Amino acid sequence: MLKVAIIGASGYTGGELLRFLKDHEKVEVVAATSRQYSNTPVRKVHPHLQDLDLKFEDKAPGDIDADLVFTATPHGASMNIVPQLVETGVKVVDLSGDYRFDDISIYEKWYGLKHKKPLDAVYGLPEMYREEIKKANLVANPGCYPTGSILAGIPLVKEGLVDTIIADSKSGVSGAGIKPTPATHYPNISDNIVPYAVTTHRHMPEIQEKLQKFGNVRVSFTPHLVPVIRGIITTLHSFPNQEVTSEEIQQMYKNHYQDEPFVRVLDAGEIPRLSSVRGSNFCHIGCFEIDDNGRLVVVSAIDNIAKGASGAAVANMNLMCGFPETMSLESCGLHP
Ligand SMILES: NC(=O)C1=CN([C@@H]2O[C@H](COP(=O)(O)OP(=O)(O)OC[C@H]3O[C@@H](n4cnc5c(N)ncnc54)[C@H](OP(=O)(O)O)[C@@H]3O)[C@@H](O)[C@H]2O)C=CC1
Ligand SMILES: CC(=O)N[C@@H](CCC(=O)OP(=O)(O)O)C(=O)O
Repeated sequence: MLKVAIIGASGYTGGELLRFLKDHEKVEVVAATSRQYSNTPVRKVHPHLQDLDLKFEDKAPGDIDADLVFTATPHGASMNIVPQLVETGVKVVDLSGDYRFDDISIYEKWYGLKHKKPLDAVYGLPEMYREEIKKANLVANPGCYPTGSILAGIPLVKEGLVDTIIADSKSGVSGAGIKPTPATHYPNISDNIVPYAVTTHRHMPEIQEKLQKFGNVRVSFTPHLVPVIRGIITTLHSFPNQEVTSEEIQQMYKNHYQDEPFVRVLDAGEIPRLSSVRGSNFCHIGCFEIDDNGRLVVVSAIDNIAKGASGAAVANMNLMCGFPETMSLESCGLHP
């Protein structure tokens, strides 16, 4: 059995990692760390995990005996933890933004932080870097908004059909993590929709850096907080530089993603729904409508904590450790 530990296990992505790993045939979770809940049973914080016989421990990275560690910690914190783990030869999947950028100056500008220890990492989007992930010791798991936007954008950029993409995303509140804030306080978010970081969100440069691997493209990105718990809908607008039909675009997406285990391309005109992917590691991509001005609209749906974080992290672990990529991730969403 592969010995796995989770640092930051008391948070939302930590709980979701535990949910996915609970029934994984090849994995034993040997440690789940938390500073505030040390010695508390995991089920007291994650009440859906009643059968998990595990207590949180407040363990330093150096005291963890595992083959692979997930760091489900905030950006800025991961960079203090990951290097110690990597130095001891442990495989690491980091869920934060600390190791996602090729260009560290972009990270420092958009995160407003000085990076303490840049390391070589593979960007953990299997649809882009599956072969590299298989050989990696450190995988930087993608951000939630970037996962939905990049997957919706790749075929268009790769085929050279667009030079600008506008990603308009709506996220459930769990994307903001377990700690309450004024933005996530019930009277502020319930019955409301709130655009935020309208032109300044740190996921814009992540989306752009990764899409630019496929061709020259300029990205605009605006996130919105919506009163749902899980899920991200991304509406991607672009103006293709040649005349295309909805059906041709849909076929192009179908061809591109035909062998991908976690991407489902819907029929032209069919709109992806949050409920269809909730709790699952799937990304649904659909719509493909074109208006009279030549604007193409592609829509993607993911669960931010699953495909947007912990599901992707488990897929990355599977790839890094030679297990089938889909192991313990095959369940579909929860509609309605
Ligand atoms: N929520 C989401 O949808 C997504 C989140 N992510 C990223 O995943 C990471 C985790 O997110 P999420 O689970 O939502 O966050 P949460 O805030 O829910 O949980 C993070 C946990 O990390 C622990 N922690 C916080 N600071 C430190 C520190 N300095 N050292 C060690 N442990 C620390 C805390 O546990 P304790 O205080 O008990 O030690 C906390 O419960 C973040 O980097 C986030 O940006 C990525 C994609 C999607
Ligand atoms: C709804 C909400 O607040 N979402 C978070 C994104 C969570 C995430 O994936 O961010 P990282 O890049 O830090 O991992 C935000 O906008 O900050």
